[in-house]
Amino acid sequence: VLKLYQHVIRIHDLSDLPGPPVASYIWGDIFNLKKAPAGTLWREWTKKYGPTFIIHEGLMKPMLILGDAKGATHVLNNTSIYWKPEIDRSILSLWFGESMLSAEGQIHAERRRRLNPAFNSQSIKQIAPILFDLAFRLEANWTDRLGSAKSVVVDVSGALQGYALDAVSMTMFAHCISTSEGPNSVKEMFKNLSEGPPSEDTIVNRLARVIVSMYPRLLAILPSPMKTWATTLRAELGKIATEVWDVGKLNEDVGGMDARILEVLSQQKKDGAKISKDDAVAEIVGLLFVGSETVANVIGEFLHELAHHPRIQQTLRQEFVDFEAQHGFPPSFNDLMASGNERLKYLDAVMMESLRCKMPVMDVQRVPIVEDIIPLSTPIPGRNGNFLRVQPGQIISIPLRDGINFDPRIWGEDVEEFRPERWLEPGTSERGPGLGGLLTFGDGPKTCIGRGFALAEFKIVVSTLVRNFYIYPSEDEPDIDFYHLGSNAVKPKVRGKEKEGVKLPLRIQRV
Ligand code: HEM
Repeated sequence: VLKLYQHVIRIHDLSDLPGPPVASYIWGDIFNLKKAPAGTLWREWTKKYGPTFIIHEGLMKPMLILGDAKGATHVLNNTSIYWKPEIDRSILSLWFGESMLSAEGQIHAERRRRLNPAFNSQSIKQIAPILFDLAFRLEANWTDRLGSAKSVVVDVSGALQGYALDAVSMTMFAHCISTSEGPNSVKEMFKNLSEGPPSEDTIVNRLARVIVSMYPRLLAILPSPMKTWATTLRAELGKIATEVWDVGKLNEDVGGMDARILEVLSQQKKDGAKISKDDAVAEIVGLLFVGSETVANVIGEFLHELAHHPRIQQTLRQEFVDFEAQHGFPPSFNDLMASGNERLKYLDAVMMESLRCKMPVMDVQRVPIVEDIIPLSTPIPGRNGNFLRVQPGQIISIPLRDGINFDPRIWGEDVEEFRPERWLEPGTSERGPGLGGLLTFGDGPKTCIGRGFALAEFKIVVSTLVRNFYIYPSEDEPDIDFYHLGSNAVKPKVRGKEKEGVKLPLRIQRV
């Protein structure tokens, strides 16, 4: 009864906000939104209703879409008022165990403080040789695939997913995941979790989702393939962590790999902090998950964009050629990462434009735990004042991919165009909150801890691949759509072959 009462109050409170007519009184708009490729429905709604509007979850539960930059910054920075929704926290702790990803308040701050040293700039510099080795391995693999052929089609998405998983596992806990094989292997469990179960859109599945979103605690009781995969994954990673953690292999030579997470946690344990192996495993699984999906997808989509924009591809390649002609060697880690680097400024520009347009996370969600007033930069039509009052429990979605990063008020009328040159024009960095005016890495105390790591991976992989390969669309499968899948990441599927799952075929040819 209490839930129903809160439900009605929230509908009443926000009922005058603009928004699309609800698609179904039972299922709301969420199921349609999930089915629509990125760049379609969400952007259409923003164009029609402005940055702040209402859509509905199942049983008419209102969801506030907050694409207003000032409002989003307020929500993301006030972590004592705004928490992740209970359903998200339940899923995260069920999948990974109690980690930084599912924690709030003091516990979150404490867990984050523990992990910070593994992601500072010295750590990233220390692990950079491993990232280069992995990029060279990818290059060698593509060269093998080419054999004596002039060009060949490769699934870029699968290759990058493998790269990104190894990048986190080999640098953070000294283990190479891509060599694990078999139906219960770590690699397989990750693939299952990130793509989700085959999407059967049945009434039973929809009903289960609506009920679970109202009563997240049911998740612990109800059977689900995601839960089984996550349990297997935790058990497998537990075995690996035991080897390095309990058996004390941290200081041994681990085949050119590093164990930054295990090192920083075990050091803190020695200094008296209460950290168990299970804590370490939970942090590792969570990091592997959020740290690999995101990077693999943003680089994959960027290569897809290069395939369709030969001019951008050639300009970027020429920058590397000029660099090498001037220095006699390709860019090192320091060259790639130097800020304001005049000699590699187009690389910086394509990276920022990819982070703007190819954002792999659709949205971040929060719920106020007490009543609050959100300040807005753009007033809502028909309402007085530049603010919005929200009740405790109101789901707020901050749309990143198709929201703030695509707002013409911030980015100008050519916002839909992939145009790296906009980053070479003056004033870009003053456009809004976050890195370069983007909310791609979030904002506030929960902003992405792996941002530096992700930027290093992007530059290392892109410089290695673009220097060595021409990239073209695949003539047989030219149309790729990007969908918001089970794990909240945006992933590619071939148009007309969606049932074949995540795939990004591109043609490569040796330079
Ligand atoms: C292009 C790549 C990436 C993007 C776009 C991205 C995006 C984000 C965003 C938007 C958030 C904030 C979520 C929220 O506020 O609810 C976040 C948090 C996080 N990211 Fe990333 N991320 C990327 C790469 C990485 C990498 C490489 C790692 C680690 C190896 C990582 C680890 C994390 C962690 C642990 C959090 C949670 C931080 C916290 O709760 O304090 N991410 N990321």
